[in-house]
Amino acid sequence: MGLLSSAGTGKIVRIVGKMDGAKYRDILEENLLESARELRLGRRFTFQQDNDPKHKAKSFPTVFSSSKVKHELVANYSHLFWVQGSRPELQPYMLLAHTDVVPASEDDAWEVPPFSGDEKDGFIYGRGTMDDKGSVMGILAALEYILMKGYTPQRGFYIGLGHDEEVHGLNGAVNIVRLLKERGVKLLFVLDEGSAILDGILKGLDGPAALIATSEKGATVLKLSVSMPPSHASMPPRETTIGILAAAVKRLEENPMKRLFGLGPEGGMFEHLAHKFRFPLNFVMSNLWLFAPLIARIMERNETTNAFVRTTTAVTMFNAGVKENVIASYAEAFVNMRIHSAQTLKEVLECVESTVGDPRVKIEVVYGFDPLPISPYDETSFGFQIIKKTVLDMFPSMIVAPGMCIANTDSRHFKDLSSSIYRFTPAIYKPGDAQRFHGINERTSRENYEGMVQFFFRLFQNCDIKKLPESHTSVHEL
Ligand SMILES: CCCCCCCC/C=C\CCCCCCCC(=O)N[C@@H](CCCCN)C(=O)O
Ligand SMILES: [Zn+2]
Ligand SMILES: [Zn+2]
Repeated sequence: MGLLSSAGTGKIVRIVGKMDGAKYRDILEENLLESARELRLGRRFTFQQDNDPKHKAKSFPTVFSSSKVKHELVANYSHLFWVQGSRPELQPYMLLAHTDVVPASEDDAWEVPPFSGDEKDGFIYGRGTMDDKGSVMGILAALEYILMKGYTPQRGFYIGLGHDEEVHGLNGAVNIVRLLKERGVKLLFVLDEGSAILDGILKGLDGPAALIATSEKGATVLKLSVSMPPSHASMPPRETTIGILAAAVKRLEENPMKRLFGLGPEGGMFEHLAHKFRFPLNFVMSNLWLFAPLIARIMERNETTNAFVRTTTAVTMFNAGVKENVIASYAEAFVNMRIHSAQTLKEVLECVESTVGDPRVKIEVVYGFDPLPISPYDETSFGFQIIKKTVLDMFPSMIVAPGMCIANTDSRHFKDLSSSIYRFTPAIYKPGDAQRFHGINERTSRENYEGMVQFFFRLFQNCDIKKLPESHTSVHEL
């Protein structure tokens, strides 16, 4: 059975229905297969070669040879594509993804080696398959098809593929933004990774829900340190640098930041989803003004849903000591916090200082930024409605709601270029999948990867309307 044996059935046929039937189905299948092979050949994507422009040029020959596409390398490794539209009066939009990945160790308990790109039981395994090679390949494959088909987009669009998103995007995304600013570009909307279709992750919700994140949390990394003169382990002081610092981080863990559930974009998210929850949760979710504190207490029991409730606190590094019989003169810990939309960096710092409550513990901000603005999602918001329509084209009965990205994305650097920034990929995630991000056994199903290509292929075409129709209902009927 071929990798994309479903390509001959309903799913693919639906998208090629607008093309030339069987002929294009063959092309699509062939190219999906090729792209899936590329994704499976994880080594080529997950190592530096991925940043070799020749590699992408070979995989997507039409993209790289089309007169409609201008490609440039930014900061040596990031890619900026401009796909010219036939109607220059239409404001362009931008798609983002990134080619870099977090490390993965062969020593961890991966079911298949993390850089093998091996396929098992319908899933392609490998570091980057979820975060964020699926988007990279989905966007480029969809562009390849649409160009092969001879389709000229009416609305021009940019594609930005960063190479350093996992370390803040300071070379990739930041320089892409600089270039676009220099060129006077303003974007109708921006679409990046950061949220998805959740199926069974939100307990009590019947069926999957596509959550288009309209904002992302702020973040800070704090360095906590304690210093004292070193001494002999046989005459220990009553408290050591390690003990003092351990107690401080323990206080932070035992005193989570306050519950803010309902006060950020997650409020709108749950109100939109309310009618899909089973009784009595549907009633509870419809009345967040009254029940938010109760829901927060339930959601905080699970680490994924807890992230929607508050600013989170993660002690990620602890370094101290040089020798087992020397009292350590210095101990340091790093605390990674993700700031809820209803809080500011300043408020978080004040709270940490008060919880640590020990002047011997020095607190330094390694970096920090406030939560991102909330992008519009009403019926007149072009980007949100077009993304929603594209999801509904693929999954007609899907519930689509605004959501919140609990991590950070390159899109945060684009806030001066657009007030409509969305984070969403059409991958369907189930219980257990959240732990695969930056974790072990990162994988994408064949269906998710196929869906990614379909989604962007449809999105390019859906963006070609000049403006939204008057009523939201009719957007889906376009
Ligand atoms: C963090 C994953 C949480 C999974 C929650 C499952 C529900 C949402 C479903 C899918 C969307 C997940 C999108 C994850 C995007 C992750 C982006 C990322 O890793 N960003 C980094 C940037 C690092 C910048 C330097 N510190 C991050 O936030 O750490
Ligand atoms: Zn990512
Ligand atoms: Zn990541």
